[in-house]
Amino acid sequence: MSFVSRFASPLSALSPVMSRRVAFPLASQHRSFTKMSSFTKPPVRVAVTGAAGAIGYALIFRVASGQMLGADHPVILHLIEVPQVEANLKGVKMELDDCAFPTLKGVVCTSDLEVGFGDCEYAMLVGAKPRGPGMERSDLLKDNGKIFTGQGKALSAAAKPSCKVLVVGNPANTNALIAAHNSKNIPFENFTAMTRLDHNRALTQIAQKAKCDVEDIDKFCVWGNHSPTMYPDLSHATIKGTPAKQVINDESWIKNEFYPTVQKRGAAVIDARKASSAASAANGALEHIRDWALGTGGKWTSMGVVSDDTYGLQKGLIYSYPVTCANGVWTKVTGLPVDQHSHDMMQHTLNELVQERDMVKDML
Ligand SMILES: NC(=O)C1=CN([C@@H]2O[C@H](COP(=O)(O)OP(=O)(O)OC[C@H]3O[C@@H](n4cnc5c(N)ncnc54)[C@H](O)[C@@H]3O)[C@@H](O)[C@H]2O)C=CC1
Ligand SMILES: O=C([O-])CC(=O)C(=O)O
Repeated sequence: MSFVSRFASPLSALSPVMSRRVAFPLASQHRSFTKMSSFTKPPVRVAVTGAAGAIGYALIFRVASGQMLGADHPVILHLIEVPQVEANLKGVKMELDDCAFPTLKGVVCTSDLEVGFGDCEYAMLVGAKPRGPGMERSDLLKDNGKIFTGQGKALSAAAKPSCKVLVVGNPANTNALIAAHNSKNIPFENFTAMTRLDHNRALTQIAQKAKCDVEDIDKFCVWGNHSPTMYPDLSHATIKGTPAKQVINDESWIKNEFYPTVQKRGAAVIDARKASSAASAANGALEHIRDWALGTGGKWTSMGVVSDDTYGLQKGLIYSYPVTCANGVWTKVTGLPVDQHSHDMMQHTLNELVQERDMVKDML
């Protein structure tokens, strides 16, 4: 079952997949066509899985309002849920309608993956089981991993070949690896995992310790897995141009407070909130895609992207690196000096990703 409304595009603009599978309520198009006139850019299709879940609900209104791709860029949202929850999307769509966002040119609600990913230029793969207290994210691999084989295949069949994919569902890095392997028509480089939430968490910890603003911090990054083995690396970071370690001047804080606070922040939120991070995760997802699409202006951010053998790492995993983005392309920051401590931290998180990959070999 699928329902579609406020379509801005003429039917002829849709791929055969979309036009084959989706029924179009023509009467609902009138308002969208009227609104189209104020935009020069054509609407872009953005798919969000798990759209009725906690992160999905915190994310889609912001995407619809233009906070992700810009107030000048209209979007058509493709909301994807499991069949049992698909009916709830009707209520979500009603609320989206009730916001009257000028940038929102259509909403597709579906549990059919090929309809959901049809002609999409961005896919935000949020839908998956969250962990509960006492679990590690990798405990979710068995249940969640299989979601991403089907979603990889459906993306390959139905999305634009240039589709940019962000995996949020945990364990995000290895789920992104599974999706990338199952999606032959979309380049591996287009599959990314979210470590932006970890990056943002770290920025606030640093700013609070150094009594500076988050925007005073440059060249901070998170390496590796979105898990407690991640390496929040201060060794290249600066605060208003001065090395961050010099400003902080407290090695014990870095190792004994900063690292564990960032590495275990997800669990701390679960303990406090009795549910995993949702609004901050949605914010991280939005900023990940926003920066990938619109650029970082030379600033570093952290993204889980396909690994290579630089920095003594192994090829072919989804590993978080420092990146800059421009013209819709992410680029790893290369040539950084890596001291023994950083090397050990980077290898430790790499080893965990190798183990996770080995656990899902049959899905790759
Ligand atoms: N990478 C990161 O930094 C973070 C990742 N997460 C992860 O994000 C995921 C979602 O978290 P929440 O939204 O809080 O969970 P939630 O349980 O509130 O919502 C998940 C939604 O996904 C839907 N869903 C499940 N399987 C699906 C499928 N195959 N296709 C489409 N929809 C599907 C469910 O019906 C549900 O509505 C979890 O795996 C969580 O661990 C959460 C926070 C941060
Ligand atoms: O910890 C969790 O399970 C949710 C998550 O990934 C995070 O908040 O970083």
